[in-house]
Amino acid sequence: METKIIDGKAFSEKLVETVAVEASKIKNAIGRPPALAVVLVGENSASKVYVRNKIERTEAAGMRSIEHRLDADTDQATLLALIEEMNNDDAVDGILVQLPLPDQIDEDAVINAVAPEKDVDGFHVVNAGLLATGQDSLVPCTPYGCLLLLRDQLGSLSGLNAVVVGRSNIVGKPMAQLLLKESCTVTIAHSRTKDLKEVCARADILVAAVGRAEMIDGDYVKPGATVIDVGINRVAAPERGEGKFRLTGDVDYDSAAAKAGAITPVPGGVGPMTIACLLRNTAVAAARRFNVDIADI
Ligand SMILES: Nc1nc(=O)c2c([nH]1)NC[C@@H]1CN(c3ccc(C(=O)N[C@@H](CCC(=O)O)C(=O)O)cc3)C=[N+]21
Repeated sequence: METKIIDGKAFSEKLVETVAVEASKIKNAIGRPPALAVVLVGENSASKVYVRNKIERTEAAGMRSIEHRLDADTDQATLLALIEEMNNDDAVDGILVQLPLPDQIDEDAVINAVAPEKDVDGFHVVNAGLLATGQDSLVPCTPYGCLLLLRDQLGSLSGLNAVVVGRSNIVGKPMAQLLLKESCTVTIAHSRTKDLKEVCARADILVAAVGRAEMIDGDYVKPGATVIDVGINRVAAPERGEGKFRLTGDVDYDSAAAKAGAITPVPGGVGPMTIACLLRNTAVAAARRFNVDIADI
């Protein structure tokens, strides 16, 4: 059987178009487009790609993009003061503080300082709790993007065995909550899981979010399974020349694709969906704050 390569880039472009339609409804209702603020503390190469793509896409969706760049040695009080200012600024609908933060800053304190209704990452304890109890919340972008791809690929997910490898607050845990809500039988596996290969090889849906380049190979994949690769790792690519890098996932693509029914590539899979869902969340946050009726997106 032919393996379907799930085109997250194409799907994300359609989603951004849908978001743009809703963003223009919001603009008509409140007199300005939805606005998304991103805070960067220090520089790292992964964030550069992310922020560049985010700015481009936000504008493509007809929304306003705001960037705050702070020095790597910024103290926590300064960052919290900026967040407070944006919480109180009616012209800001979504706030994203890029992670990881430098060591002098307590990440949980920062995440929980963002007003939950502007928390477009969905990381605030209130949004995590709302998701876990099945109430309306802002849902973390990467897991939501994965869910949209899975629904598009499989239709109903009800009753399927889903294994999420990785237990982070950013991906693993919210991904498991979303799959549970779809009536999957969900296992959260991680680096200490006994017989990880066998556990994974029972999965109809396998989500890899371990943060280890190409760890999940074909031996972990049940024939015909749908494999979602959340990893984005930069690895050396000497075949491209000295000092060159390439992006690769947590899945060993060739061996996994040989067994999977469908699989997301890296790049061009989950990554672009994350950004599209960030825009989606910004539109949803703006609509909820100002009571504008928009379509379910
Ligand atoms: N608070 C917070 N929220 C985040 O969502 C967050 C974060 N911090 N810190 C950094 C990571 C990283 N991240 C990416 C999202 C999309 C691509 C993406 O679009 N990748 C393209 C590759 C693009 C290219 O190579 O040009 C792809 O996979 O096809 C990459 C990385 C979000 N993050």
